[in-house]
Amino acid sequence: MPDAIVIENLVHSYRGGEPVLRGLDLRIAEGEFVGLIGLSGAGKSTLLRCINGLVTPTSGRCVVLGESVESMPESERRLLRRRIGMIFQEFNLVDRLTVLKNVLIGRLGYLPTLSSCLHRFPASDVALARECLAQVGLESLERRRVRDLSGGQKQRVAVARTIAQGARIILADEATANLDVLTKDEIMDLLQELVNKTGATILCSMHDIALARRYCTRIIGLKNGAITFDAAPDQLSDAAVAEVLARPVHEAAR
Ligand SMILES: Nc1ncnc2c1ncn2[C@@H]1O[C@H](COP(=O)(O)OP(=O)(O)OP(=O)(O)O)[C@@H](O)[C@H]1O
Repeated sequence: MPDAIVIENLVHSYRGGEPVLRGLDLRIAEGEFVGLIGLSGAGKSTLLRCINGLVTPTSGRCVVLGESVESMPESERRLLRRRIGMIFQEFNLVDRLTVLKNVLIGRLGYLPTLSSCLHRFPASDVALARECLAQVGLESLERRRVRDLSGGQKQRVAVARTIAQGARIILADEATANLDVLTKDEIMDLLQELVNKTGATILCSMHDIALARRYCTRIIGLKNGAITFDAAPDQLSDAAVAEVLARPVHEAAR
């Protein structure tokens, strides 16, 4: 499979502080379902943000779908972001808008500027958004305002928006953290189905090791800004988990 994401010697420090990412090298092929595990503060969100160009790394580079993110102008980054779906722990939806409108937001990047500003979507986009809602089992709620949904339903809307967007890469940042055990499984099932159906690539930061073991085809452990584990889930022994999740020595001493 061709590479979806290539990361070369990626280093990032916020405002000249200690590096949060310390020279990461990583290749992720199209269609992989990768779980990114690590302690809080290990750098998982920062890595995801470098990949979609929201954070510009201090040095090194991210090549996403064949394009080098750091060297492209913001206008091109916006085009690239059309092909990168983001799913967040806090859902990142527009609460006052309806379910259907939130899914249509996934199409905004494809509209001419004026239509985009006015949220004027062609009928084909509306039909597509309805299909995406059906895929996540929410077709009966299209007129409901997002603020009136449960957490699991909100995350389904976020997945539907990503499908409507036609994302080739999905970056999920703790997407199941706020959900109960059954709902976590439902969201992971939807993501797995998406990978199987469309060949999309998923990179998913997560604290739930059991969930990562069950759904991911590959697990990457990040510790203090460096990759310390990278293998198939059946290689992730309890000892390997303990090693990835051990506090770095300088912090443990505090
Ligand atoms: N905008 C920012 N400005 C300054 N420091 C930041 C910023 N964002 C993150 N950091 C710091 O960078 C480090 C890595 O944070 P990051 O959010 O990438 O970790 P994480 O592994 O995603 O953690 P979590 O599992 O809690 O989400 C932390 O020490 C954090 O405080």
